[in-house]
Amino acid sequence: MDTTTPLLALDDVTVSVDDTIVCRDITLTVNHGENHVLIGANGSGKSSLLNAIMGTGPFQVTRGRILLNGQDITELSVDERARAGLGLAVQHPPKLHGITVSKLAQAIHAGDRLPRLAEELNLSDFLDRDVHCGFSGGEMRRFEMLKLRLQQPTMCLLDEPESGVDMEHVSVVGRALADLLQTPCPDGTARSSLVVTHTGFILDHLDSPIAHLMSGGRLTDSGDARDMLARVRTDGWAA
Ligand SMILES: Nc1ncnc2c1ncn2[C@@H]1O[C@H](COP(=O)(O)OP(=O)(O)OP(=O)(O)O)[C@@H](O)[C@H]1O
Repeated sequence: MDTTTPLLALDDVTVSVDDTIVCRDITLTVNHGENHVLIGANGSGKSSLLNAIMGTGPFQVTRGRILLNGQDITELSVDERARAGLGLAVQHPPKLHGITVSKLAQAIHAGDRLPRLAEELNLSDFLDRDVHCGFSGGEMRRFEMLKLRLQQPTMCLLDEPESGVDMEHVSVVGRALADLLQTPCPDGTARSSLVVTHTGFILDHLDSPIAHLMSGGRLTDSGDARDMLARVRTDGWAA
């Protein structure tokens, strides 16, 4: 595997829902082993961008290209993107009536890893429950993290993984993400992440995170994540 090619590259990407542009002119490179976070005000386009990368929801890439390991994935289906190494922990997951956690784990070839990983995320009692049916907000976030742990994507996308999660479980989710990111891929290459965060709690579990500020659908600034969050906390989004 050529690790000099970026793992994920967004090349001048514009994303639309029907006729409305929700992200524009996005150019972003995530190299192997790098951790990036997206921050920005409500409605600035963070979730739309993650969904457009994964190919989920009504989000259409109407200009530009998305490359994974140098392969143009812009027109691929969600399944094909998942097989190519992308995974997304979504913010508003659908309820999967009739599909239990165990069944879903089997479908993604989790083998015998489910009990240990479910225990790690305090979800051992959820194995026979239908996915996301009746789950609390924090339980949904923990399940989305479990899904990523089982799926083991090379490029991990997470939309507000700590949102609505209690203080103790934020650490549990954070450690699970750190474990996943620190486990090399079967070909020996390092995994990478792109994480939407409002609180910044997840930064404690990411190595050298780089932040990108979204505003009005555009990326308007990039830099050290801790510095940028500290600046925004003091001076607001216009900082
Ligand atoms: N399905 C949709 N139909 C129409 N507009 C949409 C749709 N999904 C998102 N939008 C609009 O796109 C814009 C960006 O939304 P998005 O959810 O990406 O923002 P966000 O930065 O993730 O916000 P938050 O921090 O509140 O989660 C918003 O103005 C939103 O109303």
